Amino acid sequence: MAMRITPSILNADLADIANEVARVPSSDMIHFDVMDNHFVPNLTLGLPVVESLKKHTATPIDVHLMIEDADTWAPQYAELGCESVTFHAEAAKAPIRLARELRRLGSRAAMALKPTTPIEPYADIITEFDMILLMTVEPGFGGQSFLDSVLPKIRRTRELVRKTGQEIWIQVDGGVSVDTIGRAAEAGADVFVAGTAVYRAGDPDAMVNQLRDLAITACAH
Ligand SMILES: O=C(CO)[C@@H](O)[C@H](O)COP(=O)(O)O
Ligand SMILES: [Fe+2]
Repeated sequence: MAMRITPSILNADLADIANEVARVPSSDMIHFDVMDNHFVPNLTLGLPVVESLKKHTATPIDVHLMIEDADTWAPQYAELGCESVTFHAEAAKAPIRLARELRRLGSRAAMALKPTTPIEPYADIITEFDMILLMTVEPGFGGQSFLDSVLPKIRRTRELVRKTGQEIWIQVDGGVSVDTIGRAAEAGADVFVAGTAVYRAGDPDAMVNQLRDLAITACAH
């Protein structure tokens, strides 16, 4: 199974995003956290910044929308050419219609679940998605501790994905580091967001490669 690393720019120098992205050329995608101060108690960046960043990087952009009105806003990120657009199950009014709209616009469609939101109610619709994001912290802030309580849900989601026979990525986001990535990979995750671990490292690009190697090793066991 391929293992993908997507650094979160939330922990980078937000006044210098294009250069911060250029510091991690080994990344498979760049994770862009959009927060609206309603769905989560924090406010970050939005469409105009993504639009500008797109002109500075060829690395695929993995947008994580932590916003209330996902049905209205998510398609606009796909229209900008974002390769992957993730909305929260807790925020979307019509997740199936929204996923189909994102795919129609040429983006990968992804749905995120907070740590205490179960996967089982979505079991019959996971084939509508290219990726399921299982939050391993409460969304809203970088630098929090990885929640081991999410590991059983990662295992259950991997089993559901296996039964579909389709390639649906399982992403984890929050507290992913050299100490925790192995547990997440062993449980079945294959896409790893890392903010603090990458951007607080002395050599962020070396950290991207180290994290990927650790995930590959853990998955092989
Ligand atoms: O979506 C979020 C937080 O809500 C994440 O993408 C964080 O930005 C990841 O940061 P670390 O936990 O890796 O520091
Ligand atoms: Fe995120």
